[in-house]
Amino acid sequence: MSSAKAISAAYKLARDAYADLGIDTEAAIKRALSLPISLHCWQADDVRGLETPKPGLDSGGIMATGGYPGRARNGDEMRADLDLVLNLLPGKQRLNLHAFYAETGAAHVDRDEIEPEHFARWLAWANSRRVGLDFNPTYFAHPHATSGFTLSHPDKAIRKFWINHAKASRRIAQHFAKNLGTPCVNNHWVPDGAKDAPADRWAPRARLVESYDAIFADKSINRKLCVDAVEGKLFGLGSEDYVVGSQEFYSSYAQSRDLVLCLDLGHYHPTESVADKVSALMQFHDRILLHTSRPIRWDSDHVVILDDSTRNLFLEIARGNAWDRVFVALDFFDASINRIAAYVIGARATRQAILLGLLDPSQQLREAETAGRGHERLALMEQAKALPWGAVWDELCVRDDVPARADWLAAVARYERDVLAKR
Ligand SMILES: C[C@H](O)[C@H](O)[C@@H](O)C(=O)CO
Ligand SMILES: [Mn+2]
Repeated sequence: MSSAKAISAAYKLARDAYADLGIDTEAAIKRALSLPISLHCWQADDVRGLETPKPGLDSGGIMATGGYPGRARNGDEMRADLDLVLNLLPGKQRLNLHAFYAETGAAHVDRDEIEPEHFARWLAWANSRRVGLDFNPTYFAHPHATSGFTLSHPDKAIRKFWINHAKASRRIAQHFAKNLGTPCVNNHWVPDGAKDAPADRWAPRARLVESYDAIFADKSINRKLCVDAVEGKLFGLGSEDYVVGSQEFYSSYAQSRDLVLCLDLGHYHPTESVADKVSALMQFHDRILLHTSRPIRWDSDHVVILDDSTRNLFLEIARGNAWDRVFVALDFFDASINRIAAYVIGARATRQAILLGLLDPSQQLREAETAGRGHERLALMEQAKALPWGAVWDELCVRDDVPARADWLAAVARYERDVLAKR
């Protein structure tokens, strides 16, 4: 166990080291704790959903791999797991629900008919834990998604089904926002695309625009309560050649319709830098939603770690002082390791990257660059990596009354023995 005394002593040294560079660690800790991170509910059950009957994930788009024991099998188990996760994380969290986590009991309620009442148990849980809710229509794992097309489907009736699902999702998001007193980000991602070169890349994109326009035309939705976001990608499982909702599609669509654009760290070519995109896109987009994820060779949704792409992403947010213009959400699903630990590792790494952004000596770097001292800029950037940020992080954990360092592992081991192993 790490002693609070040792952490405090190390923090004082770190605080002084940062102060020498004009960085206020107290302010950084405060801000890093206050930025909400939306925890994705789907890590708890390997993206299976709670519908009656269970849909399975065979319609393409995404997939969790691995068979580690202890997967949550129902809403109560998911919420119990999330309770432990919340206890082990510093800072403010939200919960990000997908529509197919509706709890409808024995009744089958199709996606176009879901209502706020089907999420009553999630809402009660969020209320009692004082966490905000975010939402996502689920356009995958459904018989109407097996062809690889949903909102851009050539069949009008199938498009209509998904349009109605999206409209229902917006009503539910608005209901959450009203009840919890905090806006609900409702993120739209469709798996639409083709495995191999389609003859017509135009018509599905035209249909996707038409479908979204029908969805967002619903004037009963207050856009301040239901904050719609749209998420593109370069390729997916079963859409290796053609993704209808590509980056260019959604960037233009979001900007022209005043929606939030979602950037997922796993959705680009491995050599593309999402961090670099931020300052370009945010010249035109007011707000963006960031999905932290970790692609290994492809969109593999590995657990987020403090790697260069996560660090650089939040460095860019810091350097552009864009903290008030971003929503942060996790998006990974690894079924090969303890799922509670997966949450804790990924959420902590994301918040560590936020803290690192806040501890960046941005001003000195800019001054050196402006003065033409490129060598000094580079040297300071390198030096910043060696600053004692870990001591600031430990202090942040102590202040928020959660285990510092890897001390949380003991609670995960206990829960695995007492709860997960019995599932
Ligand atoms: C389950 C999520 O909606 C999904 O992961 C989406 O955000 C995505 O990134 C799909 O590749
Ligand atoms: Mn995503």
